[in-house]
Amino acid sequence: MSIKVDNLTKAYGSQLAVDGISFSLLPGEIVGFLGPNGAGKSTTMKILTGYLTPTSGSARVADFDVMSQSLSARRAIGYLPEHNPLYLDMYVKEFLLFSGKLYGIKGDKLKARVDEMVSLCGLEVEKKKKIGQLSKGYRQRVGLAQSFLHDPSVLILDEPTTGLDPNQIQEIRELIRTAGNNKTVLFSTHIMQEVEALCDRVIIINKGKVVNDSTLDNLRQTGHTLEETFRELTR
Ligand SMILES: Nc1ncnc2c1ncn2[C@@H]1O[C@H](COP(=O)(O)OP(=O)(O)OP(=O)(O)O)[C@@H](O)[C@H]1O
Repeated sequence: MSIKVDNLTKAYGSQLAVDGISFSLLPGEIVGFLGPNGAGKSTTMKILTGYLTPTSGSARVADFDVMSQSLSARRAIGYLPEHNPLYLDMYVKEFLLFSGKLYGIKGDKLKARVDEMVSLCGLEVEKKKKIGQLSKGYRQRVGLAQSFLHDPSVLILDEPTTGLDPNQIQEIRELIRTAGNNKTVLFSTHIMQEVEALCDRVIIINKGKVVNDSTLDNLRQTGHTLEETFRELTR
């Protein structure tokens, strides 16, 4: 399994944000992670990527336990957090070179990898700008380039297309499809068409619990659209 979550819970004080969820992703699967605002998607992703510790339960990424083998798990993960925090005063290439060094990539290999990511993510024309001067869509590309740099086997992308115009959404989607080829991808979104365009499978959570985990083919056979299913299960 590329991702395996077992009976995971996370409490913030008395609030159970994640309430005993279990799911797994096979290598190469692209899975949409849906749920209404506050359902627990980001919290789950933060646990998978080692930013938060769970209250109970376990999670494994690339067969590494995210708690006891955190470093190995994190090496296998490319993570785009919600709101995509970046160093706005850094130049695009400077930031990617800096990020690559943090991943332990060095010398000519680092330069080649950064150039490859600049090209893959369509950053060629903007690469000499400061990140703070970029549009939201281009900042998103920088965040994605950073998450792909160390060639991780698992991508965890928290709302990668939120706030982008329709053209940018299409381009970022294409990028996820290209870069996600042969990778396991778990991404959250509120855009149903995005899931239909990109995913093999969808996991819907509501109030911290998994309320649906099925392939899109199976969902279609129910005769309901994804949106209808979502609304029915998350009311
Ligand atoms: N640091 C925190 N302290 C206290 N409560 C938190 C914290 N982070 C998240 N929560 C709460 O946990 C619940 C789940 O939040 P989370 O961000 O995981 O939801 P989400 O599904 O990602 O939502 P959205 O779609 O709005 O991004 C929410 O009620 C939220 O207010």
